[in-house]
Amino acid sequence: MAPKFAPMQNDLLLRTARGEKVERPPMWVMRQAGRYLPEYHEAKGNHDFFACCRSPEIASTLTLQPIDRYAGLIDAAIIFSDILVIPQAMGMEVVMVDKKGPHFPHPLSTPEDPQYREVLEREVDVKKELAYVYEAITLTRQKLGGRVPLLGFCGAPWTLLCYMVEGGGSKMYVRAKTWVYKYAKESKRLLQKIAELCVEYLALQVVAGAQMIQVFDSWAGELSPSSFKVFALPYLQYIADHLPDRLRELGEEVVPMTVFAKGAWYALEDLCNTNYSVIGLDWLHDPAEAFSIAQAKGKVLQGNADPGVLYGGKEAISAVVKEMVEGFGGGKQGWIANLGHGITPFVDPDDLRHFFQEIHNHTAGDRK
Ligand SMILES: Cc1c2[nH]c(c1CCC(=O)O)Cc1[nH]c(c(CCC(=O)O)c1C)Cc1[nH]c(c(CCC(=O)O)c1C)Cc1[nH]c(c(C)c1CCC(=O)O)C2
Repeated sequence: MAPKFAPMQNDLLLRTARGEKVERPPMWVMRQAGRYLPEYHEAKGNHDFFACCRSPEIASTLTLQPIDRYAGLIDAAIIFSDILVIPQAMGMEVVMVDKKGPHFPHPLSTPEDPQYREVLEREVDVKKELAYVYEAITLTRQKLGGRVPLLGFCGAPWTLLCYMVEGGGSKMYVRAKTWVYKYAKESKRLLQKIAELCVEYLALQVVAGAQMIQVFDSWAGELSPSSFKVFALPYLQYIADHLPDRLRELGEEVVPMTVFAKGAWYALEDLCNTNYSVIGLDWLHDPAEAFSIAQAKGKVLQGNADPGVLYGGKEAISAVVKEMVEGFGGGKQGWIANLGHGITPFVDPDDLRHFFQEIHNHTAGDRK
């Protein structure tokens, strides 16, 4: 049976994502539960990163930290997890190396690698393998008690393929480029497999209580405009085209969907032509230019301050907020305030508070 939750006290994010006129723009930031928060380090302690993801109790505690700290300012929670849980569910080993990021001890080398066949042919039981994520979502919804909506997410097929073949972060993308340009057919098979798993994974997140979902294509900007159309866009579309049907099949409401294709500034129009209702922007976009394109297509935008501005002090933060609010049409419709990528370590949490407060000050009339 689907879990029952407390009624929403703040559904600003959901109304905005559906394109409605709102009293002010909703706001949250990517990676808002993370290393810039002292309470994150305290709660995480010496636990391994993926052990935290697998513990519904720890994951829900971490998810709620920014909600408690920025109560009254922040309008969404995003479940504490990682995009790499899908490769793990597909049978690949992934570890999080302190201060270095994710590491796959055995990335896919070539299509001749027996692991490629295994990964491709393996029947992945997304319900069972990722049960801990659904449990964390349900527990977090309960703990939220309707304060703000809870977002679910997954990594996009292209970004996940990159990790699966590169084995971690990359500067040159030698292996990912080798795969798509030399082994295009085999790459597409893998991308399709990942896309299908994403649909099921997101659907089950909604069953567990996620009220909106976001697909992170963090490495989209590594592709050229034409290769983006071949190796990224069709799989992003597949997810947006199939998730609503799958939700209806499961007797669930269709939730708003956001796509965030970092670096793919050239693809804004194409993304506006998909079934995502919200398009996430990084800071390479001029807010006003992007807003006029999205408005014409009836899409909502999310973003897009340079996360680095949070190192620049209060004046710099105020200036970027003013530019965003003006560019995104004043914030009464069609804009979810956010950064243009995840918040980074060493940001002073009070500077993020200033970012939120300034958005309030510029958009909520006499409300302070
Ligand atoms: C590419 C990517 C990953 N994970 C994710 C992406 C897409 C978003 C993006 O582009 O940033 C998504 C992600 N990862 C995390 C969240 C949690 C929810 C949130 O607060 O936004 C989300 C939405 C927690 C995390 N994921 C990670 C941390 C830091 C873990 C730690 O060291 O404590 C957190 C809080 C680790 C992680 N996980 C990943 C990387 C590259 C790293 C290392 C990053 C770094 O060193 O800055 C893969």
